[in-house]
Parts: sequence; C-alpha cells; structure tokens
Amino acid sequence: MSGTDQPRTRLTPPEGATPPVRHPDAPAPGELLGAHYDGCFGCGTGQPHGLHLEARAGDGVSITAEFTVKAAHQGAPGLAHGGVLATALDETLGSLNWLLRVIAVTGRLETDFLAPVPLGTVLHIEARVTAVHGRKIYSTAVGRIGAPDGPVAVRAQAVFVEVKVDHFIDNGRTEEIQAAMADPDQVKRARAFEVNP
Ligand SMILES: CCCCCCCC(=O)SCCNC(=O)CCNC(=O)[C@H](O)C(C)(C)COP(=O)(O)OP(=O)(O)OC[C@H]1O[C@@H](n2cnc3c(N)ncnc32)[C@H](O)[C@@H]1OP(=O)(O)O
Repeated sequence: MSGTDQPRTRLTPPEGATPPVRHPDAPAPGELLGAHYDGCFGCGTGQPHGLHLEARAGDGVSITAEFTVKAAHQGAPGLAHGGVLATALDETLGSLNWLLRVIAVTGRLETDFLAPVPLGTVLHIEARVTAVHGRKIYSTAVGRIGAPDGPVAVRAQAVFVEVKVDHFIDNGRTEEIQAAMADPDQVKRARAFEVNP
C-alpha cells in the first residue's frame, strides 16, 4: 500500500485510550431507541426498503438490535446482501454514540462475514464501545442468526470519529437539512443529527 492508501487509524485502541462512560441521561437498559431520522436507511420508518432496524439500550455502553432480512435486501437468491449486513452493523454501532451523547460518524468499519444469512432471518446484533481516545470511539459488534445466542454470521470492528453538528449542516443536501431542522418536534429535530436535545 502507498502512504495515502493506509487506513487512518488501527481498529485496536491505542495506549492511553480510556473506557467509555455511559451518559447519565442515556436511555435505560432495555429501552427502545426508536428511529433517529425517518429518512435513515438503517432505522427510518420513511424508507420502504430500508432495514427498519430496532435498537435497544443495553448495559454499560452497549446496544442490542434486530433486523429482519427482507426481499429487498438480497444479494444472491434467498440470501442477504453483504453490504446490507454491513449497514445493519454500522447502524447498530452508530446507535452506541447516543449512549455516550456524542455526535460521531463512521470512520472505519471492518466486517467479517462468517456464515450466509437467509432471507427471512431475524439478525440479532449486539454492539459495544470498547474504548475512547480523543475524538475516536472504538467499538465492536456481532450479528447472530435467529436468536441472541444463535450462530454467529457477521462480526465488525469500527472506529467512529466525533464531529460537530456542522458536519451534517455543511455537507448534507440543503432540502433535507432544512426539512429536518424545520421539524416542529424538538426531539426529532435534534435526533436527526443525534444531538442531545
Ligand atoms: C446521526 C448518526 C447517523 C448514524 C448512521 C450510521 C453511521 C454512518 O454511517 S455515518 C456515514 C459514513 N461516514 C462518513 O460519511 C464519514 C466521512 N468522513 C469524514 O467526514 C471525515 O473523514 C471524518 C469526520 C471521519 C474525519 O475528518 P476530520 O474531522 O477532519 O478528522 P481528523 O481531524 O483528520 O482526525 C481526527 C482523528 O480521527 C482519526 N480519523 C480520521 N478519519 C478516520 C478514519 N476514516 N478512520 C479512522 N480514524 C480516523 C484521525 O486519525 C484523528 O486521530 P488522532 O486524533 O488520534 O490523530
């Protein structure tokens, strides 16, 4: 690899990284998080072919989530598309930041595909933050077939990078940004960008 092809950072926390701290206002363990934005492909109710992933707060800085593989999510006949499975992991890992009450985006996501996932499967995902270092949040996730203790189909390791809300406002298409900011529901307005209302 040439210098510019190198990943920005390793997936294992560096020396000096600290354990994550659950925000005191984070939803209680077991609480459903709900969609952060109707238009989100991972969790939004306004996306007919989206994943409609449902995430719940877990203990510490962890999340459990469920995603049912539907016809629109196929790659090979009757099997989930690998990119869709990576999206489900990304969405669950992204939800962890809500427990830290930090706005962050995926910087790096590495996925291991261990077993094919048939159409109709409920994928049970568990994700947790392992460490924080500066703006970098290190996390892992595992997705199991059919039950929380079912066979492991996918695993992921990720680094999220903390950003300011300007990241979305400056880079998102104007129509969607304006519509999200004009939402009369204050919580929905804030959660579109995962900002602590
Ligand atoms: C609202 C919630 C929605 C959740 C949806 C699910 C999550 C998503 O899919 S988010 C969408 C996909 N991700 C993106 O679009 C991100 C695109 N990338 C970017 O915008 C930028 O590259 C961004 C913000 C990640 C980093 O840029 P910038 O703020 O300039 O970072 P920079 O100051 O260079 O680096 C800060 C630290 O992060 C590290 N870093 C930066 N980029 C990366 C990366 N890609 N991978 C790993 N580490 C990184 C740097 O090494 C640096 O570490 P250190 O402080 O130790 O030196």
